[in-house]
Amino acid sequence: MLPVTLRAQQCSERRIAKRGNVDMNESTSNPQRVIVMGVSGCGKTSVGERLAEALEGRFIDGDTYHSATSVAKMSRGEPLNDDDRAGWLTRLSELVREGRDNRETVVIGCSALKREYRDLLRGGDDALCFVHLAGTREVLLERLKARQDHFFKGEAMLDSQLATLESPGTDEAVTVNIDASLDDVVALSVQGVSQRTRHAS
Ligand SMILES: Nc1ncnc2c1ncn2[C@@H]1O[C@H](COP(=O)(O)OP(=O)(O)OP(=O)(O)O)[C@@H](O)[C@H]1O
Ligand SMILES: O=C(O)[C@H](O)[C@@H](O)[C@H](O)[C@H](O)CO
Repeated sequence: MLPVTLRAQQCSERRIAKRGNVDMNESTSNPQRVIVMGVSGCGKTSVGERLAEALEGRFIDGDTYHSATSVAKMSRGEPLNDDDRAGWLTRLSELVREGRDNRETVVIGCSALKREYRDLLRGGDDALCFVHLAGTREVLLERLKARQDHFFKGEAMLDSQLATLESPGTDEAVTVNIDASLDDVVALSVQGVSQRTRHAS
């Protein structure tokens, strides 16, 4: 049996294998809260799940916290507005806070389109790290069209989200271009989060 301190140290070392052509040998020793953000179809769920795995944390799909009214609205192809998103963002910021208080690594997929939404989420943890998955309308539409069985409907909703999006600058987020393989997008996200965490500490 290893001494407790040594076991704890080993647990906190996150060794990540090389994936695609990006070296993922990053190690992060502190639990952290991460939001994977961007418009519909950018890959929040696909990338978020893999990022959480790489950081040895838990993934939460923010979409599962929308109210039934919001889901029904989106199913009819109607975009959400600030009022529709307010309660949802508050709930997600509570999950961020719980993760911080429990010293847990939590990765949440959430569109977080406006700065004021991100401010609300940061209320749960001022060290909250955002990874913005950014892509052209063309790539996004291609991905949405290829996807089945999802409540998101139509180009109009994508256009509304693109119009609403206030792209975060480097002060707020790590931005990763989604026009690459999933492996590479995940690897760049891991690298971005690790670098940001190192700079913040
Ligand atoms: N880098 C990638 N290369 C190819 N396909 C991808 C990539 N990333 C995601 N996809 C695919 O694109 C589609 C959209 O991804 P995903 O559902 O993860 O997006 P999302 O941001 O969670 O969407 P939403 O906000 O609408 O729930 C999925 O079918 C997914 O498999
Ligand atoms: O802020 C929003 O308008 C919503 O979060 C959307 O991004 C949905 O979750 C997504 O469109 C589902 O596909």
